[in-house]
Amino acid sequence: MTLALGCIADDYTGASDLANTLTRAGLRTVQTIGVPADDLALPEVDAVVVSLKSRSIEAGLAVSRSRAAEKWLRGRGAGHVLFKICSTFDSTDAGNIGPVMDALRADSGEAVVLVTPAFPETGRTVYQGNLFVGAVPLNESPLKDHPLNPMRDSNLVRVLARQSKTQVGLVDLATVTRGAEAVRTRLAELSGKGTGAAIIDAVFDRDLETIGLVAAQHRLSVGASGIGLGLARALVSTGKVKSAAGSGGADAAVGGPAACLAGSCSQATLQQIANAERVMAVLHLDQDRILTGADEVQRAIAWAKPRLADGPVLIASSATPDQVAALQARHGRDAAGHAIEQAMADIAENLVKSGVRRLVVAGGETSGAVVDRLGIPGFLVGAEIAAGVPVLRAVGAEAGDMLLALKSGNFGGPEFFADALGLMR
Ligand SMILES: Nc1ncnc2c1ncn2[C@@H]1O[C@H](COP(=O)(O)OP(=O)(O)OP(=O)(O)O)[C@@H](O)[C@H]1O
Ligand SMILES: O=C(O)[C@@H](O)C(=O)CO
Repeated sequence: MTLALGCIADDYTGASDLANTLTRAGLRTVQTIGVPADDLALPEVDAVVVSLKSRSIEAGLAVSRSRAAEKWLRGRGAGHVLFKICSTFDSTDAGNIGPVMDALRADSGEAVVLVTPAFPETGRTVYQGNLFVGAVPLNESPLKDHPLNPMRDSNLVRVLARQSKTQVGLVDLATVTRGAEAVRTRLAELSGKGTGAAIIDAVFDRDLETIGLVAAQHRLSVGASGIGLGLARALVSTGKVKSAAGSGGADAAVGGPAACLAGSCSQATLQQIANAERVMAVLHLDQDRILTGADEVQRAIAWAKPRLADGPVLIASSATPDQVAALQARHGRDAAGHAIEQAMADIAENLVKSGVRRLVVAGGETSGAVVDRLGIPGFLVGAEIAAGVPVLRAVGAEAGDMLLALKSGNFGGPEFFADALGLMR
């Protein structure tokens, strides 16, 4: 297998978002959980997305895991590696985008790294280095209240400069609009001044196509699904990859009971849970009971099991920003997040033992905890449920044939849970 594109994603939902984008753009793509073991049977593919759970861990660990993934991908022929980050640039001043970018840049000998989280299909655009989420700047969007990494500055040149050892520059929209050659000239100018990374504006998919043509001639880029789209289209349009169509039956029916788990506290997920109440049984977990060791997991399993035969169930820990802040004040941010993630993983494990084979999970960290617990080594990409969220077929899972959907917190329409289960038969 010689890869046309290697990708390292800093969380599992982000990885499936990217795998979905690459598949839709014609690349045969597989998503692996961590660096694949040598005995994992992978089909012949154009792109591998290695999913890490490195967005919110200590920067040094994020660097070493990303480096190991890069080494594996380069070893399979990947001339270009995309480090997939969140389209809302989720990170703190301690990292992990800057430190990982610096390390991969050093490894790949890249003079100047192209960076853009733009993903216009989901309303993420970058103009003059400022990230917009829909109509508002990042720092006015719901991301300002994220439980793990509140985003309070929309200027990504500043944000990345606080995390990285290199100088960060800007390639503005006017330059991108003038085309690939103008972008190359600007990058050469920046690198001549010793600038090692450039935030690139992108508002429309056509901007990402221009960026993709330039990026494909570099060894490393950093961004969300939008730059993945640009790279994939460049690989197809320059004939480096022969476009493949369809999901290859990755979403064929598995049957059996279905369940949804929500650990995301995003505004979008809160609305989706409220709407799901109309069409499925919903249990809201008591977070204080989880934190104080009371048997909240057993209560959830006892609630779910008798209902599974009658239709899907949804179990949610999600809460409003005020409730999240209050819980974090009582127990600490990391302790609260970790305990709830582990409770979700316990619940998932028990549900699968009870026969659940169709599982929808909302939230990147939550999905990471669940997928790790289920011991799933990789996924094939099926139908698209919503922008950035495909149906996934587990490969090599201990529980056998399973369909999952891993939803990034902010993604999906108002009826996401019903939409997902409608495609997961
Ligand atoms: N009620 C709650 N109070 C505090 N923290 C919570 C609560 N419910 C869930 N959490 C924690 O909040 C975090 C949510 O992160 P997660 O990545 O799962 O969702 P997200 O950030 O919305 O999704 P994404 O990363 O895909 O955008 C997790 O660590 C989760 O355990
Ligand atoms: O890019 C995005 O917004 C998503 O794929 C994601 O990474 C959210 O966790």
